[in-house]
Amino acid sequence: MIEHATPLARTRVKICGITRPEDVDAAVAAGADALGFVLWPGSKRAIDEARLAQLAARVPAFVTRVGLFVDSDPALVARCAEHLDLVQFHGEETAAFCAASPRPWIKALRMRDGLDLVAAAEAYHGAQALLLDAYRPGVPGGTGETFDWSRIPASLAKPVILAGGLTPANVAEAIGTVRPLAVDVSGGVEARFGVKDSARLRAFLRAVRAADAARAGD
Ligand SMILES: O=C(O)c1ccccc1NCC(=O)[C@H](O)[C@H](O)COP(=O)(O)O
Repeated sequence: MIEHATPLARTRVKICGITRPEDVDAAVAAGADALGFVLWPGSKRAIDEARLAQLAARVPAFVTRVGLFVDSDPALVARCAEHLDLVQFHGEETAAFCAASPRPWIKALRMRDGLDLVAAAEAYHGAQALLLDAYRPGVPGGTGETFDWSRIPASLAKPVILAGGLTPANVAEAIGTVRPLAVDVSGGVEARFGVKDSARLRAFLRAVRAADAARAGD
């Protein structure tokens, strides 16, 4: 369980892999704090710049628009940044590369064997948070797989966004075990790749709120 300098009022929720206007609306209506747009063309959830502009314009104030990149050309990041509040680097980007981001940024780390999270948190000291995701060789993200949450140290220099295989059924346990700043989900709230399911979105948000309520009663 992570120690936070400031007690968290509630767990933030990021819904990733949004590709359709109706899914922007459904995620916002369900109570999402952040929406993720995949700008890496290799993903089955990828959108292009024109689509990003269209979707980002639908997002109301106080919901964070996150653009996800995998070892992308900085020129693409810069063009997309006009429509984004936060950049998510989900590849093998160095700390120096991330530091040149045109927007505040988070770094995704895939939990491969031997990853030293304490060292990574120091290396990526400019990050707003670390997004911890499952590791599957050759697949940069969106695997739908969990990892061993007990590998996350209690004390880390950066807030944690927990990702990887979260669903309405397991997110409460994940929050109780890790107590992250935020949880991130893609496949667990989908009907199929890139198409969110509004009932699953609502169920996911309900499960997060129930976990927060249980924690407040601790
Ligand atoms: O979602 C993708 O297709 C993707 C592709 C390449 C890099 C990252 C990708 N997704 C990143 C996310 O933030 C996902 O929400 C995260 O990997 C968790 O996905 P899931 O296990 O499906 O909930």
